[in-house]
Amino acid sequence: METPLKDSVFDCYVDDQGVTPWTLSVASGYNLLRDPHHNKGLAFTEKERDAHYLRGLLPPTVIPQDLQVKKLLNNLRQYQVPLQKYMAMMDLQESNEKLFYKLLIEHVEELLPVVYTPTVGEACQKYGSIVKRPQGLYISLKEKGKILEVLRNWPERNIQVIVVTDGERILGLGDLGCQGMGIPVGKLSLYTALGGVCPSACLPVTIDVGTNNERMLNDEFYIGLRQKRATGQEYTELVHEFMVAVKQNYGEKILIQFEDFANHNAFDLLEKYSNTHLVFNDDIQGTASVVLAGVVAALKLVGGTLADHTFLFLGAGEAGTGIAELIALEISKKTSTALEDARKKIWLVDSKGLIVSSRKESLQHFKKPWAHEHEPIKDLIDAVKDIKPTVLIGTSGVGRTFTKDVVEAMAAINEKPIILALSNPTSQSECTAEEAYTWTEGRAIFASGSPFDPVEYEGNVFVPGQANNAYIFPGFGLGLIMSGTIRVRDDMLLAASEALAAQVTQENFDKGLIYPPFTNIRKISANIAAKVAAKAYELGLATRLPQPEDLVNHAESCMYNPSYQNYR
Ligand SMILES: NC(=O)C1=CN([C@@H]2O[C@H](COP(=O)(O)OP(=O)(O)OC[C@H]3O[C@@H](n4cnc5c(N)ncnc54)[C@H](OP(=O)(O)O)[C@@H]3O)[C@@H](O)[C@H]2O)C=CC1
Ligand SMILES: CC(=O)C(=O)O
Ligand SMILES: [Mg+2]
Repeated sequence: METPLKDSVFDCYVDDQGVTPWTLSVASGYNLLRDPHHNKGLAFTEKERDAHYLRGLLPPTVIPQDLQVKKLLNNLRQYQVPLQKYMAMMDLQESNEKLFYKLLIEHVEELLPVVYTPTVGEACQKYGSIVKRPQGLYISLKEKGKILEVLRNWPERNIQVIVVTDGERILGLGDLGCQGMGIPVGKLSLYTALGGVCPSACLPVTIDVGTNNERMLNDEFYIGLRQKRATGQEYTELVHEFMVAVKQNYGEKILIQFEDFANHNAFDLLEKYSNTHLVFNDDIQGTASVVLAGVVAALKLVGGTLADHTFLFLGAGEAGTGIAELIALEISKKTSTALEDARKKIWLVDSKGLIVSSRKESLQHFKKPWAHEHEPIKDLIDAVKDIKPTVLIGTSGVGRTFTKDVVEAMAAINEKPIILALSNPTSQSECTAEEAYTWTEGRAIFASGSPFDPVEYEGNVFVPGQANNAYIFPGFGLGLIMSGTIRVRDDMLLAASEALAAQVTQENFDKGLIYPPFTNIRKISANIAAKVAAKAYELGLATRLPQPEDLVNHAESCMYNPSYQNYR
């Protein structure tokens, strides 16, 4: 066998001494085609092919970006398996960023379920097997003491938003450890596609402190630390080092979005850092804002004010108590009643039954405000019959928990029951759209966390909405970033919620929808961003001065444009 030459010109000859990896700083020729930020594939013009040493590296045809989009969409539609579509989209993101975003933006309704829930859930479960090139930044216990250096390894300097997870509660799929990375990657691609934040300003991060998921630990392709989760001081110190390093490296105005942490850490982290950092927990706060918007919009269909309604949640964790608290805050503001009184119209059921005062001592702190005076009730169906809610919200992470009995009981109590099955992905949805419409004889106002197709029932077509925080966080984040806001406040969540509810048109209502379609999401995000920024200026928390006169226009003008640029 031939021994590779020590000083070979061919990089593929590797010897034991190691080599220094280096690249050109100005991409041209072959490197340009492999640089995802600048690659245009067959769309490079004749002039660009001459100027950038591309002659011969591409076949002779030159095609416009629109035709590339059409071709890719045709290709994607050939795949029967959603995960194949996901992998094709990730390949595209890694090879031609602008084309990825143009495709996603122009076909958002079709592709959101591919890059986001439900497919991203399956992608995380199989992440170790499917990912070809690592995306995002991995910070594990091995990096303790070196997190600032790790941040500096990231190639982009002007980071404005970080989505970080520790992988312990990935959608309703539980602890997926390091493979939770699919979530920050997916959320940040929505920051760009839906909210117009520049991709180079986005940093996905996974903090790996181990996993308690035996399946992951025994999977030979698992990519994370093979150990049980670190907890207590070891956990707190690593996260703290990360939080300090982030601010040191990127400054006061860096937005950190916590995503899919387990509730035993999520509430504490949010509280701990909300007065020192620009932090936001999407599962607690973004979800709250989107659900409040949907319920407020639904009032147009069912009548009454928010305070006239009675809410029952299945699931009293981050999403459930987060939503409950924002609804109570809105009721208290609108009716000038005390928050404690506003909370009395809201009930929550957890895995042990209805949350009532006799359970107070043993409840986690975030559940205590919801421990109202009432006899204990074990089952959801009995809680529905007793509490008689007008709005039923599923945030349990457990599929098929809105059984026929439960949905029929809602239909017996209400002319138009509002039923929101928020748990993701589709397998964990509390009920399907078809079940909701069929079991209520077409009377339900239904939305779900993951998308369902329209349902035909007795000759009528019902279009279910998607109650997902994806409506809020991209525009919310854009509003914070464009105004240089330094802290998040509840009033900003209320402003975002109001902005979203205001985007639901009569045409949407006529179809029974309580959310506008995602097709118009960039316009929706611009409106949300404007309202959030306006609130930040009003509260004196915005640092980008002077305040632009037309904030909607300003938001739109800040948005990332996925069309190719001409190269000199
Ligand atoms: N649509 C959207 O935009 C969003 C959807 N979600 C989804 O919501 C779900 C929950 O997320 P999150 O709140 O963060 O999770 P948490 O783990 O914080 O909360 C889950 C809650 O559900 C309760 N629960 C679990 N099993 C049952 C059961 N069989 N019956 C009754 N209650 C049960 C738990 O009870 P106990 O406390 O007793 O353990 C807990 O209170 C996930 O599927 C997630 O994907 C989350 C955020 C946004
Ligand atoms: C949508 C989302 O954030 C979740 O399911 O966790
Ligand atoms: Mg989440």
